Formats: sequence, C-alpha cells, structure tokens
Amino acid sequence: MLKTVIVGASGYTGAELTKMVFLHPELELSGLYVSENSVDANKSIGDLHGALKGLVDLPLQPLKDVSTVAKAADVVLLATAHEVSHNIAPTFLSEGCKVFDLSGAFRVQSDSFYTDYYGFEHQYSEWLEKAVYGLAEWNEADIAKADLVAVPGCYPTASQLALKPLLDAGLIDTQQWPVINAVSGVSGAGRKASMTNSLCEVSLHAYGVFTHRHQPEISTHLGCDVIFTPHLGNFKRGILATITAKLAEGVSETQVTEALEKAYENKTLVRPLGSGQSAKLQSVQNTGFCDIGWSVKGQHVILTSAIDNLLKGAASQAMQCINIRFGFSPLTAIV
Ligand SMILES: NC(=O)C1=CN([C@@H]2O[C@H](COP(=O)(O)OP(=O)(O)OC[C@H]3O[C@@H](n4cnc5c(N)ncnc54)[C@H](OP(=O)(O)O)[C@@H]3O)[C@@H](O)[C@H]2O)C=CC1
Ligand SMILES: CC(=O)N[C@@H](CCC(=O)OP(=O)(O)O)C(=O)O
Repeated sequence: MLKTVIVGASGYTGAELTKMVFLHPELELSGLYVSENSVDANKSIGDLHGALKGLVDLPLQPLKDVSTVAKAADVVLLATAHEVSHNIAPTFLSEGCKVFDLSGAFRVQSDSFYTDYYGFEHQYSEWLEKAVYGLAEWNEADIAKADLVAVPGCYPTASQLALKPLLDAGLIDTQQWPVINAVSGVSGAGRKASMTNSLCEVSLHAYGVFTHRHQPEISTHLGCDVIFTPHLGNFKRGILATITAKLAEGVSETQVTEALEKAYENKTLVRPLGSGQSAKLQSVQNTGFCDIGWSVKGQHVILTSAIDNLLKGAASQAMQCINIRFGFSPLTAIV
C-alpha cells in the first residue's frame, strides 16, 4: 500500500480525492492537510463534507512542517492554490515523494508564463522542466515515469480532448484559430465564499476575455493558437465547451468521426458520442467521463465537450495519472 497524503483536503477537489483514495485498494490514506492557520484545522473531514461521514473521519491537520510530512509519504496530492503548490511541491519531491499537483504551478514550461498569467515568479525551473503534463489519455508514456505530474486545468481538459484528435490527424485549418466558448459551474472557483462565486449572485456571463490563463495552457499543449472565452453559469458543477473550427480543404464528416473514434477506441473515460450528437452536462456530472459530440457543415466543425470540472477536470484525472504511474488498472477508484 502506498502512503498517500492530500494537501488541501477540505476543498472541493480535495474532498473528491479523499473519497477516491479511500476507495483505492492500493493506496492508504495517511494524512489530510489544510493550511497552518486554517479555520478548519483539526475538524473531521466528514463534518465538512457530509458525503464522507462514516467513511473517512480523519482530521484535517494543519500543515506545519512539510519535510516531516514528506518523509512519511509515498504519494502526495496537492489540491492547493497555484502558489501554495509551487512553494511546497519541491520539498515533497526532494524527499522522494511522487507528486500529483492539481494546480497550474507546473503546467507550462516557461518562466514568463507565471509572471504574465499567475502573478508570481517561478522559482523552480528545474522542476518545471521535469514536470509531466497529465492529460491522461494522451501522455501515458511520460506519466508512467514521472516524479511530478501537473494535472491539466478543467477548461484545458475539456478543450484539448475534443480538439487534439483532429489536430493530430491534420484535419484542422489552423490558419483560422479554433474558437472555444466554455461554461463552468461555480465549484470551478473553489470552496471559499466570494461574491463572484456565490450561486445567488452568478448569472451567465463571460469572464477573463482574452486574458484567462487557460488560453496559453491550451495553445501550448495543442501546439495551435486558439481563442478561448470562459463563462460562469449558475449551476454547481460541470463544464460544457462548444468549439468551432475550420476544417482543412476537402476534409469530410467521416474523417472527423474516424479521427475521434480512433483516438478514444480503448479509452473508456472519453466517450465520442457520434456525429450530430451534442454532449451534455447531465451525463457527466459526478463522473470521470468526458463526452464529445460533433457536427460538420461545409468546411466547419462544431464540437461539444462535457466534463465534471472537479473530477475529469481535476481529481479523477489525477487518479488516472496515479493509476498510470504505478501500473494499477486504469479505472481503479474512478468507475
Ligand atoms: N475547482 C475546480 O474545478 C478545479 C480546481 N483546480 C485546481 O485545484 C486546486 C484546488 O482547487 P479547489 O479544490 O477548487 O480549491 P478550494 O479552494 O476548494 O480548496 C483549497 C484547499 O487548499 C487549502 N489550503 C489553502 N492554503 C493552504 C496552504 N498554505 N497549505 C495547505 N493547504 C492550504 C484550503 O484549506 P484552508 O484554506 O482552510 O487552509 C483548502 O483545503 C487549485 O489549484 C485549483 O486551481 C483544477 C481544476 C479544476
Ligand atoms: C469557474 C472558475 O472560476 N474556474 C476557474 C478554473 C478552475 C481550474 O481549472 O483550475 P486551474 O486554476 O487549476 O487551472 C477559473 O476560471 O479560474
């Protein structure tokens, strides 16, 4: 059994991770942590997240000495804000832990990206270079050898899973940048209350127009410029991305269908729905699936991609990466 620690366990993705680690036959939940001065320190996680009550009643321990926690752990899941992950991941790594980071702290291998989009200067270029991007269906070989996995963001997961098969097959005319409009539920903003993510205050609106940090994350990993506009919707969880792209000259609907079906033929967690179908949130909420639908008219394709932001967009994708890294059966603790 691998001793597994979750930092940021009281948050939305932390609670999802806690449940999956509890269910995993090869992982032992050895510690749940929050910040040193957290208002939730020493509370039982089951008292904060009722769904866990009676299953996992471990206390949320204040994270004081990272080195000591690291020495007693094999696997570390960081469900913490970007800068927190950036600050503590290197200590876990230097103690030999395998680290799976849900934040954006190690996703894009460029120092200036962090000053431009995250507001802090990256201090750990060597770890940034070694980090493996955890887009599970596409990066298995590297994930299987990684010490540090940077689990992709939620919008980047939904967007890339739909576009990548078509780009890799050369079916997109990249002179016209694919346009991604995506709507997320408010749990995407985390558990801490604020006016911008209060369910009663949220209407349906775009945000981060031309400035959201997921635009460069998507472009970098796809190797193709995109226009990305996120929207916030007044529902709890899920992301629906609607993507419009221009097809290369002469590409048919059949080629689009074949590329998507071939890419995911042995990948249970990504479900190509078929031509003329639209992905919908209801089918993926509270699951680790990504559903993809598409339609072609003339030289354009419209793809729809739906995921649960907390699961496929974060915690269950992290669990896929753990399963790949340690050679466990791919769906363990997910389905
Ligand atoms: N929500 C989503 O849909 C997605 C989130 N992510 C990323 O995953 C990470 C976690 O997100 P989410 O679960 O939504 O966040 P939450 O805000 O819900 O939870 C954050 C957690 O981190 C803890 N924390 C804060 N500061 C520290 C610290 N210094 N040391 C240890 N623990 C700390 C918080 O507890 P306390 O403050 O009480 O200490 C809490 O447990 C973020 O990086 C986010 O960007 C990625 C994809 C999707
Ligand atoms: C609705 C909402 O606020 N969503 C978050 C994205 C959550 C996510 O994917 O997290 P990373 O920050 O780890 O990339 C946002 O737009 O900032």
